[in-house]
Amino acid sequence: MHNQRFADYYKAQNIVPDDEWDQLMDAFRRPLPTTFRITGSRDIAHTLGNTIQEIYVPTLNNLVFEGETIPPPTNIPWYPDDLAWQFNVSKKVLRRSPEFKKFHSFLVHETDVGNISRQEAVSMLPPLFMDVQPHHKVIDLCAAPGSKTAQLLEALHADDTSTSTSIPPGLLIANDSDSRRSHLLIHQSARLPSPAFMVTNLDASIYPVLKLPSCPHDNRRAVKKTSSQLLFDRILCDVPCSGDGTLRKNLGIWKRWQPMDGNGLHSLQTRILQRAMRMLAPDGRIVYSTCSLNPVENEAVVAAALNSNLGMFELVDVSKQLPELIRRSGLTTWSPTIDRNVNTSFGSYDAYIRSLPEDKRADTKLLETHWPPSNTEDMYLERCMRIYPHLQDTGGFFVAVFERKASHKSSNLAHVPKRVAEDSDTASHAPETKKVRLETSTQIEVAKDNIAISRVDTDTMVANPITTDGKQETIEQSQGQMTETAHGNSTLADPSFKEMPHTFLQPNDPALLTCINQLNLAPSFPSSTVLVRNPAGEPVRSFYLTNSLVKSVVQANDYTRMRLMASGTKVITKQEAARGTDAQYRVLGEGLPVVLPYIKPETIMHADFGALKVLLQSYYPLCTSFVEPFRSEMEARGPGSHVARFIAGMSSDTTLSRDLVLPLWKSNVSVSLMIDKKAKSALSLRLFGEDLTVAAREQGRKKKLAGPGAEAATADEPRNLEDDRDRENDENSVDGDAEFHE
Ligand SMILES: C[S@@+](CC[C@H](N)C(=O)[O-])C[C@H]1O[C@@H](n2cnc3c(N)ncnc32)[C@H](O)[C@@H]1O
Repeated sequence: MHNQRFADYYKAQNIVPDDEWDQLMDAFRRPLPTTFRITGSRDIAHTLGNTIQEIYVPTLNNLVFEGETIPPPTNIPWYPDDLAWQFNVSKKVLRRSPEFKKFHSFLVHETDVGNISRQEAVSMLPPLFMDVQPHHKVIDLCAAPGSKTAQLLEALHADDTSTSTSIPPGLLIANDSDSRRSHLLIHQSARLPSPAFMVTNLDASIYPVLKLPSCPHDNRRAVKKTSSQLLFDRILCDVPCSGDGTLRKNLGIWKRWQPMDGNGLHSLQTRILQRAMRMLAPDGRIVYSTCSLNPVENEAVVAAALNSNLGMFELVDVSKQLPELIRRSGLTTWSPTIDRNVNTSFGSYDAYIRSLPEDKRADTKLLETHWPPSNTEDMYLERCMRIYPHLQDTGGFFVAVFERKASHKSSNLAHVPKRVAEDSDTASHAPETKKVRLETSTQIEVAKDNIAISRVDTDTMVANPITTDGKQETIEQSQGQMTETAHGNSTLADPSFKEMPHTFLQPNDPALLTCINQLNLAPSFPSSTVLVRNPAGEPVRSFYLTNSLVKSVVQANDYTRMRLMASGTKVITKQEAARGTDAQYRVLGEGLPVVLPYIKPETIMHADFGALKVLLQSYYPLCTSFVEPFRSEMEARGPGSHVARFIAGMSSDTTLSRDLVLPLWKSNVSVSLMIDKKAKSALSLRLFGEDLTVAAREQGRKKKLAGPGAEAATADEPRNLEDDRDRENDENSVDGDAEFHE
């Protein structure tokens, strides 16, 4: 494992002192520990953390395997509340040690149901520096496959309890320019269903201005008739990068790495960060991160973005945050290479340009911003964080945190003199002005559709929140447009976008009223924020729930221009009934925590562990299989959707530390637990120490029939972690967070 160019390039950058170089390279050659994070609301997370600490760690402590002492899993010291873990054992140990096999099986099942996320330790860092609160408007600009999005969503949902999801007042937009990967975001987020969540599929460097009605809930005519730009309190730019910080697990990088990789990404990275700066609320915060060591993708991007908004933003000193995290300061000088041979001899862009024949100068792909600017000392680049593998046995990573300077915080930039905006846009340091112009023209295009553009000049469009004074657009007109948008505008901004529109139902929609009645939902159920996914707004099958802010954003913006893939979370579905009988609505398993606070308490049945065991052990147990009083209660209920609360406590074979609320479906004589197979297995394993489910028994039977050779293919067997890594390399982000198994 050696790449001479890598060594030459990074030695030239002085990323570590000479006497640390060998330690750095040795660390890069060692396998990366397996790391994971306990997800979900604090309550569940702590229960699971205790299970690991009190049940698994003692069995893995002082483990000797083939004469060697195996280290047990340990907490990642800097991660808050002991919710992140790491262990470093070989495949052989994982396969053959019964104790580790059991631990791995537990991890696989909990990952399947979303309680655990396998994530590289360093990849957990950026969200921790964002300090997201439930009321924040947050955007994750390069979000797929979504491990950091999940952390942001958890922070937005800090008020959730173990059984019910809060409806935070803020929102999180997860965006990715790759549509296949955007679908991953929807899939991932199903693990933490949120009415405050949206997914878009856009190029972050030209992310359009999103409009927000100033008074979304007030329809009075007298209310000020304005609309404003949606500005974000927190923005994550976890940009595409060369990914050489992931060398420890993406072993192919050793062979393919070449020094120009980062040069080619610098411009896109800078434009994404610049775009984020334009979208930031006055008191907001941006976190910029890469899993690359290359200063051209890191400090050079930070410097270029600061210079293109001269004097408006500053790097935040976060050295006191996460005190146990060992980090190095950002570089204040670096030497870009001009070719594959690691020629870093040009001290400045000017010197490089002068070295080229005159007729070749226009062809160069290198920009002035690849080099350190002359004003680096004013930027405090040392406030950026560099994480190296030898410091605490992780991958390599880079994080920078930005806020507006105090002098630019108090207003919404409306007071920024126009001259400053012009200067900053045309600053000599700005990379690729052609692309910046593209950004501007896109925004104007958005504005043309949304507001009267004639009186908005390009500078204010870019730098300021959009406002109209009502003379040119009345609130009724604006709402007219919203309704049209919500019901599938015939003049779509991007007709090539094939996703279904997001159409809000009227609270008195007959189907919605039937559903509320059938499910016995309280009057407080937020029926005004229920949407369906079809152009006509027909309540055909599934109901999604959003919060009011998401509703405002959906209604105020053309969904095709936003390339809006998802908004809110699916909570209820219609179960077609036999001819002549009414369709039945049922709460989805993943939607139950969201709907639970609105289900009238008297509707919820109380049940015990015995009933739960029966429900896990067969698909459709007869009502007569249960003991009293659950049996009579179940028999007395009509067919359809029901909810059972399994009360915390102890039985002879298990302990439930917190109440568990689960959806049931009753047909005439039998009952079924309405959660998927994987969730059932995880629950069974967590509660009863073994997988009692039908699926597991069937799998066991098949395994027996197939003979001993088939063993390795069963779901409960520890997978080959090498295979996991291969998959990560192929499918996931360059910083490669992944499942424990496929
Ligand atoms: C480093 S990965 C992000 C990893 C992600 N934040 C996570 O933690 O799971 C970079 C992502 O940026 C996306 N991307 C690339 N160019 C983009 C662009 N111009 N706009 C938005 N996303 C982009 C890629 O598809 C990729 O998913």
